[in-house]
Amino acid sequence: MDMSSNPPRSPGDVIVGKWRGNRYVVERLLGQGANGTVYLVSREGRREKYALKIGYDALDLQSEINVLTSLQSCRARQDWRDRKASPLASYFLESDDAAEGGFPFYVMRYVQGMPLHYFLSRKGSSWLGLIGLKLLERLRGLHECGFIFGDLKPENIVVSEYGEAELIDFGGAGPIGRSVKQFTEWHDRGFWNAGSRIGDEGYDLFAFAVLCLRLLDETGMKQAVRQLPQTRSAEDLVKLANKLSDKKLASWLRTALKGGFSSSKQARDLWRSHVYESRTVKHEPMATPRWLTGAFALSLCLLAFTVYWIYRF
Ligand SMILES: Nc1ncnc2c1ncn2[C@@H]1O[C@H](COP(=O)(O)OP(=O)(O)OP(=O)(O)O)[C@@H](O)[C@H]1O
Repeated sequence: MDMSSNPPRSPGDVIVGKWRGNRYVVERLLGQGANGTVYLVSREGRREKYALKIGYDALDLQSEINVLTSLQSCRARQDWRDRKASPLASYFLESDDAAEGGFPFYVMRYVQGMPLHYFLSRKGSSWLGLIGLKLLERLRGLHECGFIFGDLKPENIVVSEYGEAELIDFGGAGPIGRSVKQFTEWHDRGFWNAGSRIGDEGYDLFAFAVLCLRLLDETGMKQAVRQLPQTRSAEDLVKLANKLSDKKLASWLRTALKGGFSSSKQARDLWRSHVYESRTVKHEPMATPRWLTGAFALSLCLLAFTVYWIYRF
C-alpha cells in the first residue's frame, strides 16, 4: 500500500486503531523523514505522551515493526536475566491499522531531547565520552539480540538535557548476517571501500567511528568525502583520527575503522576505560588567586587600623 498520499494530521485530530481500539490525539508534528511522518500524541483521556509513526510504504513500516517487536521480546528476556527494568523495554508500544483510512501505524516511547549534533554544539564536545558510552551500550544490547542498527547518524540519536542518549528510527535495523537495507553514505563501510554491506557488529562500530570524526572534525570529513570513489579508503579516516588531540580516542577510532574489535562488548569496555574515564573532568582544588590574597591582607590592615582608631579615644 502506498501511503504517501496520506494527508498531514493537525493538532486535535484523533487516530483510532481498528484492531486494538486505542485512540491517539495528535498534539504536533515531531518530524518527517524519507520513510514516514512522526507525531507527538497522547492516548485520549491520558497524560502520557507517545510518538506515533505513519510510514509512506506499508511493507517498509511492517519490517520496522517486526524488528521492534523482536527487539522488545529479546529485551524483556535480557531484563529478566539481569533482573532489572530497562527503560528501553518499553520503547515499542503497539502497532495497528487506522480505523479511518486503513493505513498502518505504530506507537513508540516519545524521546524528548535534541539530535546529537545540536546537543554537542550547545554543550561542547567533552560530552562525547559519556554519550558515546551510552550509545555503545545501546548498540551492544541490539547486537546481543541479533540485530544491527544500520543507519547510525547524528539525526537518529536523540540526547536529553542530562546527556541520556537514545537511538530512534529503526528503519535501517535488520538481522545480523543480512544486507544492510538503509544507510547514509558517509557512515557506510562500503562507501569507504572498508568492508561489505553485510550487517555485522563491526558495521555499526565503523559507522559510530565516522560519527565521532564527523562531530569532531567536520571540515576534515568533508575533504575526505571528496576523494574519487576508487581511491576512498578507511586510511583517509584513520588519518583524520590521528590528527585528534585525544590520543586514546584516536586509538579507539582506528581500531573501529579497521574492524579490529571482536565484539561491540569489547568496543564498549575499551571506550569506558580509555575514552570515557580519561575524559571525565577531574575537579582539581583551585589555587587562591593572587588578587584575593592581596585583598585579604588589605582588609586585615584596615581592620587593625580601625580598632586602633577606636581605642585611641
Ligand atoms: N520516538 C521518538 N521520539 C521523539 N521524536 C521522534 C521519535 N521518532 C522519530 N522522531 C522524530 O521524527 C523524525 C522522523 O522520524 P524517523 O527518523 O523515524 O523517520 P524516517 O522517515 O525513518 O527518517 P529518515 O529519513 O532519517 O530515515 C526524527 O528525525 C525525529 O525528529
